[in-house]
Amino acid sequence: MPLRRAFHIILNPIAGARRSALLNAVVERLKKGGAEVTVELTERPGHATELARRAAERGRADVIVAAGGDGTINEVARGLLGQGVPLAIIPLGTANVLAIELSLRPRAAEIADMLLTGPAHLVGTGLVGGEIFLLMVGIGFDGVVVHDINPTLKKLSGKGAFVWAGIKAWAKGPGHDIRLIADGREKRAQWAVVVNGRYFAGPYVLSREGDISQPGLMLYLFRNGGRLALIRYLIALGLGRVAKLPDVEILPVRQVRFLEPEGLAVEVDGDARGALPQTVEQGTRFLRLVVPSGWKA
Ligand SMILES: Nc1ncnc2c1ncn2[C@@H]1O[C@H](COP(=O)(O)OP(=O)(O)OP(=O)(O)O)[C@@H](O)[C@H]1O
Repeated sequence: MPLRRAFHIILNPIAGARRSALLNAVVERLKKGGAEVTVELTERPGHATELARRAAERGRADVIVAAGGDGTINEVARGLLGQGVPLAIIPLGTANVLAIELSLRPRAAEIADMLLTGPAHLVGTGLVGGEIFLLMVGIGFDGVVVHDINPTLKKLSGKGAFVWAGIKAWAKGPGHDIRLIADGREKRAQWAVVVNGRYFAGPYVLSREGDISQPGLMLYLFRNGGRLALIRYLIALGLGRVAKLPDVEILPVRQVRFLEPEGLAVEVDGDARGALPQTVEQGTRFLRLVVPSGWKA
């Protein structure tokens, strides 16, 4: 069982719930356990990647910890790929999908135990536009929602900002006539999601067979673009029954080229990230991720 001593935490001070009490309680427990803890704050989007790379190169930490939401974790992971030091998380975001994948609850004792003694697993990654992702890439409805989030509303109401942006995207018409090539086969859909693990947008099971510890991406193609169809999709997602819907095509994929409509919004690991055209593919590199002891996907 590893016993880690030196922790370098990269903290996004504006992430979601800004649970500073949780962060402080985790740091306190680490220090009580005899660990040395340094905390560095991000100053802008993308900064966590630079900070993580530099911290890994300095070589003083046994683990680099991303404290924030899934977007911050994604940025830290990008800085650590190919470096020996593992990544761990303190989930402080709005949705915290990776924490849900790891069955990690927002409890200081659980998080501190994981950081001190949790094993480091190799986790498969995906690539989007040449950059890694850990959880999902959404094209169409969720991309539009994430791009439309009002930062002030997000600060005030967290998930409420997503609900409001979702209602607006639904009212405008959620269909997007997407044309894509999945492993050489041309397909069409109104909404598309590529998922690396099991969960989507929170504790909602999209891919029942999804396993973040194994390489492999699943493509979900939602074929109907109507408002009622979207409600049906979201209810099925809430119940973990998307796979039962006759108008959703699900296939394992190695590479998907999303071609049209040009300019359609893309979200990656819960953050706005550009627009179509975009290529999503199976990554060839693995990330060393600290997981709770006894965790099994
Ligand atoms: N100091 C900063 N100022 C402004 N933006 C930042 C800063 N540090 C990081 N960011 C950006 O904040 C965005 C949101 O962060 P993050 O995803 O961690 O939180 P969240 O959106 O609340 O959580 P979740 O993804 O779990 O919903 C990221 O895209 C990141 O690039």
